Amino acid sequence: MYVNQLSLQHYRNYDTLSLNSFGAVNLIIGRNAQGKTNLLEALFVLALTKSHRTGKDKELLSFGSDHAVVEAEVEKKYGAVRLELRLTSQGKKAKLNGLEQRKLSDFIGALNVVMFAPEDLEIVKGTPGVRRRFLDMEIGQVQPGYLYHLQQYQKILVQRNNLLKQAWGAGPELSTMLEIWNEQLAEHGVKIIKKRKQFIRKLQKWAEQIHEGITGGGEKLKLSYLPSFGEAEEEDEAVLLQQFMIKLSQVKDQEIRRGMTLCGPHRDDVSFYINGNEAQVYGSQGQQRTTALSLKLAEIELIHEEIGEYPILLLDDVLSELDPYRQTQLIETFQSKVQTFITATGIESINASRLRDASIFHVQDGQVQGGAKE
Ligand SMILES: Nc1ncnc2c1ncn2[C@@H]1O[C@H](COP(=O)(O)OP(=O)(O)OP(=O)(O)O)[C@@H](O)[C@H]1O
Repeated sequence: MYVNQLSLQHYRNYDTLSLNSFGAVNLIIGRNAQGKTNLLEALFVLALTKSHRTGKDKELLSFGSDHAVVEAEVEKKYGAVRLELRLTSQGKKAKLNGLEQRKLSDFIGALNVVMFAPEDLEIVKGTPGVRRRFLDMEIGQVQPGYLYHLQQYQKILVQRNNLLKQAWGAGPELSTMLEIWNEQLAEHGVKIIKKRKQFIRKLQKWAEQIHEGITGGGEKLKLSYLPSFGEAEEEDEAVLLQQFMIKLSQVKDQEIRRGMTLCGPHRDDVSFYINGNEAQVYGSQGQQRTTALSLKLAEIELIHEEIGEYPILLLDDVLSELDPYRQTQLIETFQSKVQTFITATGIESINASRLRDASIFHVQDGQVQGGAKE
């Protein structure tokens, strides 16, 4: 897919902006704090209806504004699609080709993006919550049904936790209530677990190959799903359901004591191994960064495999962090098949000579100039 045109209204430090001279590679150049990331973020928000760097939509509205609009025309295999997302402090509304979508999950996936930003290092280094968010965002993008189960699961989890908090010393009616919640929790929970395991299995195939390429064959990357019950390889829904119910009955007393749900996909994690050693514990900063990069590049191939089209790639401030060999590997990987948006503080910090058909945009204080091919 290919973004032909992008307009912003009252989005962060952009009052109004309309750009339409995008190329296959787009370099967004500017000093710090001028609005480069904001531009990539707007594309990310249009794809996923959420920012990659804040959970608070209000922060996306320009200071003093009560709404923001992001619009784009995206060329896809079967024709052009117009996307519009309107954000207000009360909520958001999405339109596809002028038609308002009843559910945001019907809108997510019209534009697919893969973003690689400095904070992605946290996927390897950070807490399990960061890795679960990574899985949820990426799976949700290609399988909107996943988001439905995730939302239902989260709602049930809150209610079940509330019940557990009041449960200490309660009578037999508690067990009946808990059993009802258990069934609902497990019903949606196993769908999430199954999709995550499938995603990890498919991502592994691409990530291993890409990581080997980036490291000149020196490193073997392995991904492993760490479930809070059962075997990592088990993907059969009926088996997972049974295991989940058994685990819930095993931890019941402990859950009542602690007032929280102790097993399920909200407690799962993923581990990354380089040549058999856990990257989070033993990996150098460079190895962890390369692992995150391999995962992101693998995602590009996975999305292509799932939907038959390449997503757009957003590289925020990361090219200059890579050594020239890794930069070249990265550029060669996306060049000619993936439309790419790259931010940098200066053109000299990136290996621009490797880039073909690049459009250059200069950003200063929420104003954008350029778009000429160089
Ligand atoms: N809601 C908002 N309304 C208006 N301006 C905002 C809002 N949120 C952030 N900004 C402004 O946007 C600018 C930061 O933009 P951005 O994060 O895109 O920087 P950048 O050009 O990517 O810089 P760097 O190279 O440092 O990463 C800051 O000047 C900040 O004050």
